[in-house]
Amino acid sequence: MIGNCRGFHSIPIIDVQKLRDSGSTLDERKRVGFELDRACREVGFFYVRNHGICDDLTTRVREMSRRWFDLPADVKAQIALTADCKQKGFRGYQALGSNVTRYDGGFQRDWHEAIDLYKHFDESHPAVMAGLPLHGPNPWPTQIDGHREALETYVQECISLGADLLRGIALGLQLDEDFFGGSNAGDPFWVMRIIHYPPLELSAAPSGSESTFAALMGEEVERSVQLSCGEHTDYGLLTIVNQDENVSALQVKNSAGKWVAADPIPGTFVCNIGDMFKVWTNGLYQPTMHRVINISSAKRRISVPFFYEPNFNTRVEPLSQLCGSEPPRYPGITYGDHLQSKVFQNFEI
Ligand SMILES: N=C(N)NCCCC[C@H](N)C(=O)O
Ligand SMILES: O=C(O)CCC(=O)C(=O)O
Ligand SMILES: [Fe+2]
Repeated sequence: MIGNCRGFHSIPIIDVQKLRDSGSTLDERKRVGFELDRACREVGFFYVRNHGICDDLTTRVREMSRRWFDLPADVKAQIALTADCKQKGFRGYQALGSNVTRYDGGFQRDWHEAIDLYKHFDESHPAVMAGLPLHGPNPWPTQIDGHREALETYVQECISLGADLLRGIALGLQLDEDFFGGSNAGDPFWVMRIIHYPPLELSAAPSGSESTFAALMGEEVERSVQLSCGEHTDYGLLTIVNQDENVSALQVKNSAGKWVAADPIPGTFVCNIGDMFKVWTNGLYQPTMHRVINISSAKRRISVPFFYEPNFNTRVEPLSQLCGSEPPRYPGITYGDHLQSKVFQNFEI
């Protein structure tokens, strides 16, 4: 079952209506699961259509966030991630260049500003009182009327969509339909990033932006070239990306090292699988490298990825039914530990 064919050149679009419709039959859901399984094995990315989240909410979340990023720096700084972020659960606003992507020994500053939110815990929650890493209250943005409410509604919608997509993926893997419920990911330690990518200035370009763009679509990018978000895989289970409809910026790497654009398709979300799938499926599903480069237009870009993750304490181990006769290829890991090892490296502030 291993031996993924990942020389993809496009990203499949999957109609997930039968996963959302409470009147669907198991066979109908299995058919969607079969398509999701193929996309996860061959690409690691897919678009979902007929996903059931109202376009009006999806758009409102981006538009209100765009207005929030237009606020003066000192207002945005009211919810800034500061040097004590480790104690405060790494939630809040990060200015341009404070989020970094690491690569063998070095790091590069990502050219975006963002608000990071996670599953919310009140100050009085026992996990917060006990000082558990990454647990804490969210500093919700409140300056734009209705923004917080829209974000909170959107989180609930994404949790519901994510849970249904994971039921389909479980069927595609021939697991129990509820495998990703309960103590595995039934209480997801979700993350939401609200991101503003200003257009990159290619002043360092050797000869005009057209040739630089062509070079950037090739295999290697010079470290000196500023990226909107450096190449990475996502840390958890399933990412659901709500992106602006008029900017091309998200790119996905295939096995030949070529970048495939994950351009916006109205009415859909781009979804991708994270590191935990690699472990649970013993490598059958590999998280796909991706990055963001906003240079193809002079426009700025808003995107709001929602990360549906396992429970914080979930122990993730290769499933024996997916190992076959092979020994496990990956050691077991606790999701919260993996998340910490990543997030603690993400900031230079
Ligand atoms: N919670 C998640 N998955 N966040 C993904 C952020 C990716 C960007 C980060 N600079 C990095 O290098 O990973
Ligand atoms: O903005 C995007 O399209 C994706 C951002 C991303 O990959 C991430 O935040 O993990
Ligand atoms: Fe990502």
